[in-house]
Amino acid sequence: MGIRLGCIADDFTGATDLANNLVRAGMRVVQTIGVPPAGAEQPMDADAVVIALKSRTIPATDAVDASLRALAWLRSMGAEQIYFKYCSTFDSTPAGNIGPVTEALMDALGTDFTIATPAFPDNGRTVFKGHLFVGDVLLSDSGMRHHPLTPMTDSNLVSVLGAQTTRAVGLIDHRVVADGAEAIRARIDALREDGVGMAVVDAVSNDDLVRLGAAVQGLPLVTAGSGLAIGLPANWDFKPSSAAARLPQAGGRRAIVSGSVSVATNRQVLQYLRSGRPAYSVDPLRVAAGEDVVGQALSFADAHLDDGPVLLYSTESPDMVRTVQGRLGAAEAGELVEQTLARIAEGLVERGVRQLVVAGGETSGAVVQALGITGLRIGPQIAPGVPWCAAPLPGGDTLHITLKSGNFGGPDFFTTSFALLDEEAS
Ligand SMILES: Nc1ncnc2c1ncn2[C@@H]1O[C@H](COP(=O)(O)OP(=O)(O)OP(=O)(O)O)[C@@H](O)[C@H]1O
Ligand SMILES: O=C(O)[C@@H](O)C(=O)CO
Repeated sequence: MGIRLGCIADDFTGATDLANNLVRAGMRVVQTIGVPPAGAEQPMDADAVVIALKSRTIPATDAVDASLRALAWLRSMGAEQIYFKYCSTFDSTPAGNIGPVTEALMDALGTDFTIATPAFPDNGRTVFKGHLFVGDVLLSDSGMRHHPLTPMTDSNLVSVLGAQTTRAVGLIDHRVVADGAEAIRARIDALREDGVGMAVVDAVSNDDLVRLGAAVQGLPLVTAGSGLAIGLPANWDFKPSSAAARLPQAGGRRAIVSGSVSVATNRQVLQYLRSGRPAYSVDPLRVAAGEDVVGQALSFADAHLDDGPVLLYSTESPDMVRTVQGRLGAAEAGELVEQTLARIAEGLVERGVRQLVVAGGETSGAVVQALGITGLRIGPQIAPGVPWCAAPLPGGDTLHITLKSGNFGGPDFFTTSFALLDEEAS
């Protein structure tokens, strides 16, 4: 039998976030890093496969190509429904990539309609009258307006998505969602008759997502943040479970690599610094000037790794990031920092780090690729949307790794994450 759900995630932290919600809803999930090579289509012991791409901020045509390759692979595995996962803050630019990728997937699947909802209430992302809220404020008033790669300055998702696609975009509002799956299906039929191809769906609670999940049973394609995963597995009779969340026992040294510049990560770094634990700041301007920052960071790690977790970070305030971008260019600065942190992560693993926290989606993509990781097993949840994972390293050892989305986790995330592994071991 093939897999039930085939998922395409546009970044690596987002992929583990989705896999985490599917596992908690009772599915057995395999997460792959990139599209598995041709010939790897043997039956899998999994109900869902999440393919992690790094396609959120690349040119739209490249994102479409990668997503279509992922789709072809998932279909060859028998996937009954496709889930395109993007960020709960709808990270994109007027050029995409959410609209173009969605359209290409619709064309390839021969479907004329899909839904779009980034809602993830457990992490404070809610959609009301088509407007996305982050906690108590509109998306455009949240820290996302300063995002280095995808600044979000419009909270009206119907217009944000409309700017990225040639299809008509509609809305399924909260009153319809509150009336249940039948009402949502009736609204979908009406929108379809009006020639609407994509509908933003309101959701302010997990109950809304459960109703929506039931309503979209049988749609070839759904597009969403990870929240919809709360409501979908029940369509195949899966029941919430914690059984799938056990990992092998963790060992080795501990480190944190943070290239996220989000508000939540800034708080986490600050809290870590205030606790007096060892931390090394990676300065992009020194890297650009040709200094051996990787070597210096690893010498710092050598001096401290035996005493507990070491933090290596480029995390800075929006003002500082803007200054760096002004000197180096936004994309160039991003790439430079990602590659620097990836090389630091490689050096840490060479030094025996086997428990690694990585903060930031783009950063996680660069780190996981540099470490040669091809798949992840999903373990226990540290914070909503962030599980520990286990990955086989090319040399045969197991690395415990968590990929933290920029805005997820409480201020003490960097310390509570390791405490959870200690608890699991006891
Ligand atoms: N000090 C810095 N100056 C300029 N750019 C930076 C700096 N630190 C990190 N960056 C870049 O900013 C980008 C941050 O993106 P990343 O996805 O890793 O984190 P995030 O956006 O906070 O998290 P998420 O995407 O999970 O919400 C990366 O490209 C990173 O290399
Ligand atoms: O949906 C989210 O917010 C996260 O999974 C994510 O994609 C951040 O990069």
